[in-house]
This record gives sequence, structure tokens and C-alpha cells, in this order.
Amino acid sequence: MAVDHAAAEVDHLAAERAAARFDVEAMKIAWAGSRHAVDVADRMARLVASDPVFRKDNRTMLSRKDLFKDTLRKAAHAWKRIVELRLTEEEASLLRQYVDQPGYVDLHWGMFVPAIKGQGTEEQQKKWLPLAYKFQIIGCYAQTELGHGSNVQGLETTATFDPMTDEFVIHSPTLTSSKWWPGGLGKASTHAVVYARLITEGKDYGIHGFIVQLRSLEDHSPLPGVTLGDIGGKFGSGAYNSMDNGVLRFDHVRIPRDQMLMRLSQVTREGKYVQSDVPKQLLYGTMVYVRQSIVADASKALSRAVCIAVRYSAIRKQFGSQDGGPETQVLNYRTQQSRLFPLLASAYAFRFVGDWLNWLYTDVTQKLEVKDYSTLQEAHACTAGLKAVTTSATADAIEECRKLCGGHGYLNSSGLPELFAVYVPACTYEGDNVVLLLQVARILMKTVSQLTSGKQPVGTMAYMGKVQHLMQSKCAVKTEAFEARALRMAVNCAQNIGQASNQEEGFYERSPDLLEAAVAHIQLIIVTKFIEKVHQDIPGHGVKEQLQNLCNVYALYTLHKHLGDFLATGSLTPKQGALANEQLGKLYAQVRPNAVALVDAFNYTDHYLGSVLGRYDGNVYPALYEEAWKDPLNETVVPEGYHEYLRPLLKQQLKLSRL
Ligand SMILES: CC/C=C\C/C=C\C/C=C\CCCC(=O)SCCNC(=O)CCNC(=O)[C@H](O)C(C)(C)COP(=O)(O)OP(=O)(O)OC[C@H]1O[C@@H](n2cnc3c(N)ncnc32)[C@H](O)[C@@H]1OP(=O)(O)O
Ligand SMILES: Cc1cc2nc3c(=O)[nH]c(=O)nc-3n(C[C@H](O)[C@H](O)[C@H](O)COP(=O)(O)OP(=O)(O)OC[C@H]3O[C@@H](n4cnc5c(N)ncnc54)[C@H](O)[C@@H]3O)c2cc1C
Repeated sequence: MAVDHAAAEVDHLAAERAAARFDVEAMKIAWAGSRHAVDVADRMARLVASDPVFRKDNRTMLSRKDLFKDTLRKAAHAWKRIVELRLTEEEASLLRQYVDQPGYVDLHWGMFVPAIKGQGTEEQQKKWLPLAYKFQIIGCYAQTELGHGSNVQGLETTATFDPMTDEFVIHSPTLTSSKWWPGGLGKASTHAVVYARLITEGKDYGIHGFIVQLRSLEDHSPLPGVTLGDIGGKFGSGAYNSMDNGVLRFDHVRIPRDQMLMRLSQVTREGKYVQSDVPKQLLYGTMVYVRQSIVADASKALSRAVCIAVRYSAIRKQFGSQDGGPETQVLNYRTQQSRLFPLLASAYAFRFVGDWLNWLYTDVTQKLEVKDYSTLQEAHACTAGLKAVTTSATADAIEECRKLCGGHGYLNSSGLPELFAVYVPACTYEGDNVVLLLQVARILMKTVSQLTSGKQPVGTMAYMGKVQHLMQSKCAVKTEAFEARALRMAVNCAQNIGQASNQEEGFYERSPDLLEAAVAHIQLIIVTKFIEKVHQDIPGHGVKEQLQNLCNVYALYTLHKHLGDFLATGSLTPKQGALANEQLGKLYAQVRPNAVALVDAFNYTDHYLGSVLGRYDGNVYPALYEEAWKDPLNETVVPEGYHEYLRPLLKQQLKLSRL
């Protein structure tokens, strides 16, 4: 008798869900942060999923032009719904997230508005923010240039004050000074916050922000002296190609003096440069804000990929059939578990560290308002380091999830190729990950150098104050091993740098080791924040136990992966390393029956997931089969080009064979 495999697969997910040993609804709350957060996210996700304008299953088949137009349409429709339904800021931002198509609105809300809020005076905020809030202007963040991105102090665009007219003259003196990359600049933005070297009274005062109008508000044509366009197609089909990353050149464009963002410093009517009594690093404040939100986004992207891979691994069967019975679910293979469950644990780890980072950012912002700058360095180190570690891990994990789904993972309809292509530039934008980790390393070296002077490190560096203990002990406790590893790696680097002829040379020579020390420090933060989370009161049957398991998986997997560091620094013995690995295997067995329910707790709609492999109902094979027929190549049975290229070839071969 023929077996209906498709029906059997659907039942399989139901069986998986029934086997879970915890309350999924309660886990949804633990993941989202509160009942309210679950409800509002659920409402917005369903609103988007049920609206045909937000359809995205055909996205990878659209031409760049059609894709861009589709993005404009979706953005306009989203705005219309936000206004019609009088959505709150929280709801509107979730709605945009679930629309799930990169576009100019991301930079408008994500960077242009925050830059004005953070660097504009009250008067400037009063003038510009209402226009931005009502979309009477569209803004982008124009910092990076063709020749300089990481080195912000090396930017070349100039803003020269002209006291005769009370204006700044914005100019691109070289090809390499062309603004290059800003999202939304290419085709959509009417305005930009432009970063340029401020020159007044013949002196260069370095990089400052300016609000510059780029396009006419009447017909969208570039203003005189402004040359701009899109920089071209990017990695992958669909993916980040919906975004109009742009190029921009200025030919002596004049703007009024009051369009310099003047919260951090001012230029007077006479052209005098006046520095406010705030740290100049606040110029980088928008980047700090975005870095913390990128950490939150890492858990979203990673959890989507993991959700697809876990559900599909429960459906997919290979080998192991006994007497014609069913084959084995690939999720039951130990190798599949050891590749997949650490990624599941990382999704939870990044979610919780992201929540903590958001708290830290809010706390720093409140302190800044009362001129308390004491936690600025901590905010910079944590946002930079966590952005680097979580995005690199997530990009690698999405690719691993693709492989975990075998051949079908390579199909666009699996959702994984596009997710990877959209996600991978997060390792570069908002600070190249290596450059950011070197920032963390500099702060670590500064902290180590201050230990001898008795200055007690604070915040996430506080553990370094336990230097006497951590440098000597063998570590029995998990967190202590992570602390010892991070501290000893940092101290080793500092000692090696100390032997160089000068500090900078030493830093340069030791930079590969410094990167690893920075990663060790950041992984300690992630582990610590996960442990703090599971020590909280977490309601719901079995929820705390599941999170405890995942926390142990994250910590032990990280330890296993970096065992070399732990052994080389003497933070663990080889025997402890082997025991940790043993324990990890046991933990995977505990995660296994709960795996499908643990990804259900992310509460993603099929629309947001965008994957035939990750469907909630598990109906994978009919969906794959149906999806294939939608490809434009299948619109005709005989392909276009047959008469031109295939037929003559085949006829020629036929003639030859008759000879
Ligand atoms: C909701 C939002 C959603 C998202 C938006 C939507 C979509 C996202 C998609 C794409 C957006 C992408 C946007 C971009 O990419 S914008 C461009 C981003 N560019 C960068 O990130 C450039 C990276 N480079 C830098 O940040 C800096 O150049 C630097 C590497 C940090 C070096 O700076 P520099 O001034 O040369 O100096 P240092 O000598 O290294 O540092 C001096 C001093 O300052 C401290 N410092 C540095 N940065 C900061 C900071 N951000 N905050 C606080 N303090 C900072 C540094 O530690 C040092 O301190 P000392 O005490 O030692 O003096
Ligand atoms: C999709 C996307 C969207 C973007 N959106 C915007 C935007 O909206 N606005 C905007 O202003 N910019 C934007 N950018 C630009 C982005 O911020 C920069 O590309 C990023 O900061 C990296 O800078 P870079 O390109 O100069 O890289 P580079 O610094 O040239 O990096 C090249 C290599 O050099 C290495 N390197 C550089 N410096 C050092 C060092 N000191 N030590 C060791 N190694 C080093 C890097 O690790 C990397 O391997 C975007 C970029 C992308 C890809």
C-alpha cells in the first residue's frame, strides 16, 4: 500500500509538540519579555501576514527595478496602515520589522532621526523632527565615503564656513570623498545628515554632522551642485537589493549655518568655533544606538534560521529504516544535534544579552542627560563588542542552518539564502567587526594597565579586579573559567605589548591575539547575562529548566569550541575540557524532545519566516513541489531560446550522427 508521506510528516510536528516538557505559551513570554510584548508582536505579525501588499514569496524573482518599486509600495502602504490604525511607536516599529524588506525607512527612523535627536540642539530638533515624523522629508545617514569608512576621522568631505553669507559650503574635493553606501540615499531620500570636516577661520576642526537637503520637495530632482545615484546591485537575489545604497557628490553646495548639528559644538555668526562641555565621542552616539539594536536583530535573524532548520530536521528522514518502517528523523542524529542545538542556545543567549544591552543603553542615555559621562566607555565597549560577536556568529549560523537543511536549504524557497544575503553585511556595516573588536581590545589594555595603580574596574570589566585570584586559581566553576580565560588572555597581550619598543607598535604586532582576547571578554558577558537571566524568577511549567539547559549548552559549547584558549591559559585542565564535552552530549539529549517547541516559542508566522521548510504545519513536500512550478522558467513547457539555441544544436548533432 502506498504511504502518504506528506500526511505523515505533518503528524510528525504534532507529535514533536506533544512531546515537549514545558509550557510553550509561557516560553513565548520569556522570549518576548512580557505578555504585552507577545500580544503586540502577534497582532502586528498577523496584520502584515494577512495583507496582500506585504506578500514577499516572489521577491527573489523580481528584477532590481521591480524590487525597488515594490519596496516603495510596501513602505507607503505600511505608513498608510500606521496612520489609519493610529499605531503606537512600538506597534509601528514591529509592523516595519514584519514587513521584512530593507528600505529607506530603516535609515530614516533608525539613523536620520536618532542623529538629529542626539546631535541637534532643542531648537533644531523642534524644526526638523516634526517634518521627519510626518514623512514630509525623508532622511539618510551619509557618513561613509568611497575612500574611508572605518576611519571616520579620515573622511574628506568639507564644510567650510563662509562668514559673508552665514553659510557652510559643502564640497567633495576628490573622487574618494564621494559619499558611498548610505542606505536610502540612492533614490529615496530628500535630506541627509552629512558628516564632513568643519573648516572655519582657516582651521580644520574635524568631523561634524550637517543636515543637507539633496532633492527637491517638488519633483525629487537633485538640487544644484548635488550629484547622486544608486551604487549598484549587491550580493544575492532579492535580499539587500531592495535598499538604494547611494553615492553622493557635492559641488560647493551652500546650506545655512544653523544646519550644522550644534549640540556638541557650535560655529558663531562670526565664524568662531565653540566646543560644548560634552565629550566629543558623542558624535558617534548614533552608531552606538544602532549597534545595540543590531544585537537585538542578531537574535531575530538567528532564531528565524534555527526555527527553519529545527522544524525541517524533524520532518526530514534519512536512513535507518527497519523492515520497511520509517527512516530516522535527521534531528535524531547526534551530529545534527551537535551542530544545531548550540545555534538554538545562541539564539536565546543573544536575545537575553540584547535585552540587557538595551537596558545599558537606556541607562547611559539617562546619565548623559544629567551630564554623567562615566558609563560612556562601557557603552562603547559593550555595543561594539557584542555587535561584532553576535553578528559574526549569526552570519555563520545562518549558513550552517542552510547546510543542516541539505539540498533543499539551497533553494530560495527555503528562505535561507536570502536570509543569509540580507544578514551578512551586518558583519561590516555600523563598524567592521574586526575594527570594533580592536576598540574593545584597546579598552581592555587600558583597564589592565590601570590595575597596578589600584583603579578598580567597573561594569562588565569588574571581574578584572579579581586579578590576584583569577591569575592563580584552577577554575571549578563555569563562569570563573570564562573570567580567568578572558583576563589571562588580556594580561598576556598587555605583557607582550609591554615588551615592544612602543605601545602602538606592540598593539599592531599583537592585534590578532588582541582580537581573541576581545572575543573572550565578550563571550564572558554573554554567558554571564544568560546565567543572570536564568537566576530570575521565570514563571511557567518547565520554562526555567529549559532555559537552564540552553544556558549550559551555550556556555559548554563556547568552552568546547575555544578549548585551546582555556587550556593555553591554564583556566581549565584537559580533563575538565573532556568532562565539559561529555556533559554537552547529555544536554543535547535533554534538548531533543523540546527542540520543536523551543522554536515555536519564537512565535513567528509563516509569512515572517518565509520558508517552505520551516512551515508551522510541517507540510514541506507538497509546498516545495508547488513552489517549484511558480518559477518563471516553468511558465512555458518549452523554454524561451529553444528555437534559437537548443533546436539548431540538436538538429546539427542529429545530422552529424547520420553521417
Ligand atoms: C533601529 C535602528 C535600526 C537600524 C538601522 C537600519 C538598518 C541597518 C542597516 C544598515 C545601517 C548601516 C549604517 C552604517 O554603516 S553608518 C556608518 C557606520 N560607520 C562606522 O561604524 C565606522 C566605524 N568607525 C568608528 O566608529 C571609529 O572611526 C573608530 C573605529 C571607533 C575609531 O575612532 P577614532 O575617533 O579614530 O578614535 P580612537 O582613537 O580609536 O578613539 C578615540 C576615543 O573615543 C572612544 N570612542 C570611539 N568610539 C566611540 C563611541 N562610539 N562611543 C564612545 N566612545 C568612543 C575610544 O574608546 C577612545 O577613547 P579614549 O578614552 O581611549 O580616548
Ligand atoms: C549594506 C551596507 C549598508 C551600509 N549603510 C551605510 C549607511 O547607511 N551610512 C553610512 O555612512 N555607511 C553605510 N555603510 C558603510 C559601512 O558602515 C562601512 O562599509 C563599514 O563601516 C566598513 O568600513 P569600510 O567599508 O571602510 O571597510 P574597511 O575599513 O575598508 O575594511 C576593509 C578591511 O580592512 C580591515 N581593517 C580596516 N581597518 C583596520 C584596522 N585598523 N586594523 C585592522 N584591520 C582593519 C577590515 O577588518 C576589513 O577586513 C554600509 C555598508 C554596507 C555594506
